[in-house]
Amino acid sequence: MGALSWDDYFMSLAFLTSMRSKDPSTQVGACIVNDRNRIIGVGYNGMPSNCPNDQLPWSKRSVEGELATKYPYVVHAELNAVLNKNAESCSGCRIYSTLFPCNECAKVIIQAGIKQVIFASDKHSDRASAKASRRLFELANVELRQHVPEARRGGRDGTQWEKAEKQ
Ligand SMILES: O=c1[nH]c(=O)n([C@H]2C[C@H](O)[C@@H](COP(=O)(O)O)O2)cc1CO
Ligand SMILES: [Zn+2]
Repeated sequence: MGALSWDDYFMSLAFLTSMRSKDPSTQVGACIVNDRNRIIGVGYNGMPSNCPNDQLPWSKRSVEGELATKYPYVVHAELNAVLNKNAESCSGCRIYSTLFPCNECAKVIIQAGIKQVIFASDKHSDRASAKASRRLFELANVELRQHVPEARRGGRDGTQWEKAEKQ
């Protein structure tokens, strides 16, 4: 078996990072890489630091309304990856994300100077947030590419991607 490609390696790292997430329905991981293939930052979706996790909800919906769901509180994986960066800047970098970024993450990605987005799952493509983010990326000339694991081209066991697509 040959060496892992950079794309498979960084997307695998994004999946590994996603496994730190406590979201019971969608674990997301992201990894920012520079043009020398050095890792600049990683992140996953989680509640903000210093907020006791057991005091915030993980539900998708609630009879009590939106404030009783995770959506107003959770920090997205891509935002965490940018905030956690260990380099001066993300300018000219690419980001690997296990899920296509929403519009709020698209704004952060564009403002951080990231030039390429490589994603695995596109399961929320029908949501307005995904449509808005496509529009922003197009206008800002950020390149989008869905990751096709080497396994799909024959060879490796790509079970983690199959799992992500089913999520
Ligand atoms: O860009 C993203 N990055 C990210 O981390 N997420 C997180 C927020 C939520 O915890 C989860 C989405 O939840 P759900 O699929 O249950 O609606 O994924 C969601 C998006 C966009 O959908
Ligand atoms: Zn987002």
